[in-house]
Amino acid sequence: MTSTDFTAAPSMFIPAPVTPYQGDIARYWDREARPVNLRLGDVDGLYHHHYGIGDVDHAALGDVEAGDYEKRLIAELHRLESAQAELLLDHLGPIERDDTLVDAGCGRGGSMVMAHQRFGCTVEGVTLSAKQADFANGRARELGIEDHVRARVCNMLRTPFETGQAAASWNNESSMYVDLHDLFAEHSRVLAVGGRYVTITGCWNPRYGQPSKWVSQINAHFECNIHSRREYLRAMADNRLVPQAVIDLTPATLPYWELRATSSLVTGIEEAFINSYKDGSFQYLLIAADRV
Ligand SMILES: C[S@@+](CC[C@H](N)C(=O)[O-])C[C@H]1O[C@@H](n2cnc3c(N)ncnc32)[C@H](O)[C@@H]1O
Ligand SMILES: CC(C)=CCC/C(C)=C/COP(=O)(O)OP(=O)(O)O
Ligand SMILES: [Mg+2]
Repeated sequence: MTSTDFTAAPSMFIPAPVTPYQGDIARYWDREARPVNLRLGDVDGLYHHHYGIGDVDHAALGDVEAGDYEKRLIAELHRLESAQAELLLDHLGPIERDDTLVDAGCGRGGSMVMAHQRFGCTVEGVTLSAKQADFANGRARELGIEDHVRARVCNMLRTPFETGQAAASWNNESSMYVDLHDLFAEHSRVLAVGGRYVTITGCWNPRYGQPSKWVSQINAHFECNIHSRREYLRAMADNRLVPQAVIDLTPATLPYWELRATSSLVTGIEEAFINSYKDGSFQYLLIAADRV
């Protein structure tokens, strides 16, 4: 497969971003075309904007001197990123074919496609970026699943979904762009009572004291605002979301970063992730919560 340009396909509707900051974020993702994302997505057509988890398969990687090593390295990084999305889906609970799931901050839609392929259900995604929404909808059309997988240009804090419509919803590395109280209020509204919310996110560790210089560097790199672990738990408690699992994925994501740091696709942010995970100032966390 090759990277596909879906700019010809119009997104469903394009409302103006609500704040100047959201306008910046929309532009950021409209312009994003990093090889570390597109070349990994080209491996099997699942395009992710999140990081990987799990041990590196050194047998699959093979000899560094081999001619096809770079290709194998890209496939391995992509496998680890898809494993991350599989873990998120594992925590959604039992999902039926006639259920609707909401992907808040859906990027190019890789997780949405995986969710539909696993559960056969409808998946509604929102992103601020028209380019991303068009890309995700183009992929859904290519796969013939456009009647079940749809991305819209929309603010995740004010979605068009009906109250109680979703059996489950998630944020996969997209909650660092919004106020958590506003975010969880919207998930809580959209989720059915008994529904499941899952996030995988990077958060700063209150035990470190304040965001470290590495965390500040990650914020500047992505124009985001990483929250603390405490802030997640408080904002959930304030919005009828009761955590059922809190999993520290930091040890599981380090092999991905250490492998990525050796590749030709480095972006310059690898050192900040590795150092902040190692000095304990930053954690990669999965939180699964029930809407009560
Ligand atoms: C790092 S990407 C993650 C994409 C996707 N969840 C994945 O795992 O591939 C962050 C995403 O959050 C979206 N985003 C940030 N702020 C948003 C907002 N207020 N409303 C909707 N989407 C937002 C961006 O447009 C982008 O698609
Ligand atoms: C865990 C944290 C703090 C994530 C910040 C949000 C973010 C930009 C995720 C990865 O996107 P990407 O896949 O586009 O980034 P990259 O180009 O670095 O792979
Ligand atoms: Mg990436």
